[in-house]
Amino acid sequence: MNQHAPTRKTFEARLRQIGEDRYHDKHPFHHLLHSGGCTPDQVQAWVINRYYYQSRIPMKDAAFMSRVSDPDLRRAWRSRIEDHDGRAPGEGGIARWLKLAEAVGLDPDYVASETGILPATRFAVDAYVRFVRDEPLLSAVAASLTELFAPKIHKDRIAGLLQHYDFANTESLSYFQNRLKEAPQDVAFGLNWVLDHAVTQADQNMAARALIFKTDVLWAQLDAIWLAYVEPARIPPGAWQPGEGLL
Ligand SMILES: O=C(O)c1cc(C(=O)O)c2c(n1)C(=O)C(=O)c1cc(C(=O)O)[nH]c1-2
Repeated sequence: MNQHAPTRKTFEARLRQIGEDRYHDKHPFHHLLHSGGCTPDQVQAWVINRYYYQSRIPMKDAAFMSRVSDPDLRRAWRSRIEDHDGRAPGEGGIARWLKLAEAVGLDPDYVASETGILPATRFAVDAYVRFVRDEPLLSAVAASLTELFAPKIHKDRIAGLLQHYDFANTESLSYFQNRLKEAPQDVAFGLNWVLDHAVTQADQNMAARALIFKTDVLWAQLDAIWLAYVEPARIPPGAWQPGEGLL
């Protein structure tokens, strides 16, 4: 049997196809949000739940770095933590997300308290952090490659929110504007690293499976929001109720 892995180019195309087929830009909740169809409650539910994802990203990057023995790889990775945490209080992606929370009428302290996060959001996000902590480094880096597809959704989101919602302006959307600058350099590094290290067919399969897992993590979060707050609007016990945590 021929054990030669397909070329770099074919493998990259395989990874990109996973985004074409499964990235969460195709989820109906994003269509609703970006086209102005969300109620203020639904926007707030999204901001509250998505905060949990944002808050765990630097934790998963710290978990990743704790496993890396190569100083070059750690040096390349560490800016991801600073992108989210900033270098001082009030800076960085998490602070920018809380500005968005405020703009949509939520008390940022309430959002940061992580009260009312949907159980399925928690399960999905925690699974991502554990995956990055426990799986081979190649899988951990490959899972971050959904960011290959993020700039397009961030651009669509900025345009859609600006067009349809009063809360949207340069300040409230600064999180997404900043990601447009940060994500491309992270993902260019991550993609090259995966292409360099996925040498065998088995490696390539493992990396592709990791990327699929990550698309599932993202999709599951939006399914959770849809079921709780859109249709059938069945809010699980303990989860955020519209009207809670307002400014
Ligand atoms: O708005 C989005 O659709 C979106 C998606 C993703 C992603 O694809 O995982 C990330 C982000 N945003 C993001 O802002 C971000 O900082 C980020 C970090 C990571 C990661 O896996 O390390 N993904 C994402």
